[in-house]
Amino acid sequence: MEQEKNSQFKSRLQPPTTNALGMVGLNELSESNQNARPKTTMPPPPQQGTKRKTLVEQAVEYIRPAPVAPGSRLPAMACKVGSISSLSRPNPATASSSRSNSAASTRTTSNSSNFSQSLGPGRIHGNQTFRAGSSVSAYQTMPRVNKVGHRPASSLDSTVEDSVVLNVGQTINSMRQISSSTHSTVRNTDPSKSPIVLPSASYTSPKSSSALRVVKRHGKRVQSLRDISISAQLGKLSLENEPLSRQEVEPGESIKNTNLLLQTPSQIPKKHPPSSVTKVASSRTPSPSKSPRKKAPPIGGFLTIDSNIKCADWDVNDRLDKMETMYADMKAALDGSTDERDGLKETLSLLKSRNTELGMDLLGLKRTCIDLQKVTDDERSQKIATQLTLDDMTRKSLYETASLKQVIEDLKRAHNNELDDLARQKRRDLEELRQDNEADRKKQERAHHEELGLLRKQLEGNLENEKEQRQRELDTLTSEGVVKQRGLELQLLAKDEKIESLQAQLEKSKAELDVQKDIVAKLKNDLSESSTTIISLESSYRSSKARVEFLESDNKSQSQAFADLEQRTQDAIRESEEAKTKLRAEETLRRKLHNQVQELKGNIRVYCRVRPPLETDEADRAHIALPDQDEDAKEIDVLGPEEKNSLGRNTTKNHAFSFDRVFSPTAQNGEIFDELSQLVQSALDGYNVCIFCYGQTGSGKTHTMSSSDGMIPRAVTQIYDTSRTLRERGWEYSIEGSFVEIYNENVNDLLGSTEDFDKKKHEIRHDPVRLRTTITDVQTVKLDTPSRVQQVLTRALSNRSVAATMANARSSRSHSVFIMKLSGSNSITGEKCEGTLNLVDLAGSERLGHSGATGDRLKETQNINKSLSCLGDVISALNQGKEGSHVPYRNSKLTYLLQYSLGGNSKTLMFVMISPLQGHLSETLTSLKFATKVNNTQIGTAKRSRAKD
Ligand SMILES: Nc1ncnc2c1ncn2[C@@H]1O[C@H](COP(=O)(O)OP(=O)(O)OP(=O)(O)O)[C@@H](O)[C@H]1O
Repeated sequence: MEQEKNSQFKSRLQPPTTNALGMVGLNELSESNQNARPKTTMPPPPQQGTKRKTLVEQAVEYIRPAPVAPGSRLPAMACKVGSISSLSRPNPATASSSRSNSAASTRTTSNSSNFSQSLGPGRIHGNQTFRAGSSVSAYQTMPRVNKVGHRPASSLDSTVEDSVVLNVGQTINSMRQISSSTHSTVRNTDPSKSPIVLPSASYTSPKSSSALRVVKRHGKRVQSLRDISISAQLGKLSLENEPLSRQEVEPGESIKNTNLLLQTPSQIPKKHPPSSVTKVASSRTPSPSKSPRKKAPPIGGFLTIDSNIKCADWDVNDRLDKMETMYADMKAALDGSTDERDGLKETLSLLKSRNTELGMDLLGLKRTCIDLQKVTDDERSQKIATQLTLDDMTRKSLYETASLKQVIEDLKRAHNNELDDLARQKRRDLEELRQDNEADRKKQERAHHEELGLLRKQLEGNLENEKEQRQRELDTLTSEGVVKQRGLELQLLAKDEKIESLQAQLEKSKAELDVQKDIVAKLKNDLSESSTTIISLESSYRSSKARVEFLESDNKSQSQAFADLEQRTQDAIRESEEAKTKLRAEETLRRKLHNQVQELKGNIRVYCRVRPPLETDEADRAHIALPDQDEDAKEIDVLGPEEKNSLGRNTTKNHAFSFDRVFSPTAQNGEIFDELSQLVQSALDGYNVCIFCYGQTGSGKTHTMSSSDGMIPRAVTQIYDTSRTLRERGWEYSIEGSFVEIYNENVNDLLGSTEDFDKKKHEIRHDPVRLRTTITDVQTVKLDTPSRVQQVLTRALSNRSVAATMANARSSRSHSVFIMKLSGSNSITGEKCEGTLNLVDLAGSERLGHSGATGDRLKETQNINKSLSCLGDVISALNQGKEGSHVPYRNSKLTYLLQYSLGGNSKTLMFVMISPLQGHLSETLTSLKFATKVNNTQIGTAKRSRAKD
């Protein structure tokens, strides 16, 4: 263990390195010393400006009592040893003798240096500290290093300044060197180097180093100081008195501050009172006058081997003088050294006493150390014992664990074996059991099969018996069911028949009941009638009885009265016949007169009707006025649109029109028909009548003509009523009707199929003899009753609306013509007549050409305009009134169809329908102008001259 610790200590020391010159670097050397203990424990560097203490003060300070606790480090002792070692003379003999000392003393000495390097703060060092030899070996390396080369003089200064440690070594070395030179025992192996060049050289011979170690080890060989050259030592001392930083050594800190090594023996602190120390210090310090150092010859003045070589060249006298001078100097120095020796003796005595004290302390410490060592040994032995015990226990436990494991393994193995045996046994048992079971099962199966066979046979027998029995029962039940079913069916049939017969009886009873009811009602009626008859018969019987009684009483006078009565009756009949003949003649006259009246009124008449404004009309109303509204209005004034006159003023023109009749917006269809009925009568009288409705779209044409109370239904009603009346006068009428439209100059049958519209060609044919017009392939309906007329109107309007979906707004873009042919004959007079009533709803008269219509609309417009224009031309031609002159009926289908209803004996009535809205004003004025033109075509009637607009 000691070796281990020593190696540890060695490892903690950094080996010194060499620089390029093979010398130990100063800093590194210092660092190697520092490696002896942690840096943290290094004392702080000397502060500049701090008052430097003298060596004596430092020694006193150092020796200042510091309590040494047991187990703590021993700085004072180490310091003292170090201080002593620093003063020791490197005596080879001493060194060698010291090497031959006992092991114990050697160990103690080595411990001193080791102690200064290896003790750490607070650490308790026992024997180990004293045994450590690493510091010794480290310390011994220094001379070997220095042996490699001499340190140059220049490095000395820096060494002194830089490292106190180096100063110690240098001081010791210089002392050894001086000593060597004094005794002419310089062992410089390098002859090239001057042995006297370095006053404080760092050169250290191995032997001097050994001497120094011896000094260090023993510390008591102060007598070696006698070997020191006093002059050199004094010179050295003067040099060493150069500024040295004071370094405090803390208690417990190792002796690293080697400045103490620079202290002279007089500076070594003592335990004596300060006065004595001061005395020693003062006695140690040589006076300037006595100090040989100031008068010491230059080092270069010493004799060397080389100087002997040149001796022949020297002046002998001069040399003698010099030697005498040197001798004197030496003598003076010797005197001074004598004083010094006294001081040193005192110091020695002091040191001895100190040494004794220190020895005592050392003994105490050794004891303490021994005690501590004992304690440590005890603890160690205890620890070892404990460790051994622990090891034993561990071994035991391991052994036990192993044995337990082994036991467990054995148990496991045994258990597994048992388990395997059991499993095998179990398998064998199971196999046996299975075989037994299998045998049992087979046996039971066989038994079961046999049993099953028996049971099956038994069951099959039972089943057969049961089956037969059930079959018999089923047959019985079936036969019974069939019988029952037949009975039930028969009953059902009987019941059905019974129900039917009952129902027939019920029906019969109901019918009989109804008959009986009717009979009863009739009988009641007959009874009431019979009662009435009886009553009247009774009254007549009474009157007859009274008359009979009267007649019986005046038979003759009654016979005369009867003859008179007979005569008067004959007279009355004759007068009646005469009256009827007269009436027929008057009817003929009436017709003639009516026709004359109509002709007087004009064969072409124009009525104007203003449509009332509708709820949907939002536009402004036009200024339309009827000046003679109170009477039978014939005039109408329309305020025209705003226009600019020649002066640039806005003016509105009043347009006044006059017609055969003007109907206000409040006029109803019945009022209008009163004016129209005379023309219907003309149609019955055998004239062709044509009634137009002309006007723009929405002006009320259809409303006037075809509505439920329009002109067509009213005309038909009138015709029926009149024909019934005329029947008394011998006239029988047949009425036929057809309804056509002219669209795009095509005639379509509105009572036919809509599929034939615009496809089927209907030709218009005229009978110039009879002045009758017929259209081929159009349906002609006998209008027996007014309801029949209504059916015709409905169908025509329906077809028109269906066609309207195919051709947009067809009703407004086509002319519809309702044709009624009225044929009358008088069986009494033998007269016959054929009249035609044409009720025409013209297409919208608005000028669509200005709107730029194209395609079908353009074609429609062109055809409408053409037909209306042709109508105007026809009327204009008729206006000229010359018989036999050309009238352009053929220019349009409309005029061609109405050829025999326009002109001649025909009666024409045109309704001009106008809208009350301002927006339609332009069309209104156009329509009124066209109507005025027609109105002026009044053939045979006195034209009423009226101021025109
Ligand atoms: N005198 C009136 N009193 C009440 N309503 C009227 C009258 N005249 C026309 N109307 C109404 O005005 C609307 C347009 O009338 P109508 O259809 O008869 O015009 P129209 O000239 O025949 O038009 P279109 O040329 O398109 O057939 C209808 O709803 C109709 O009932």
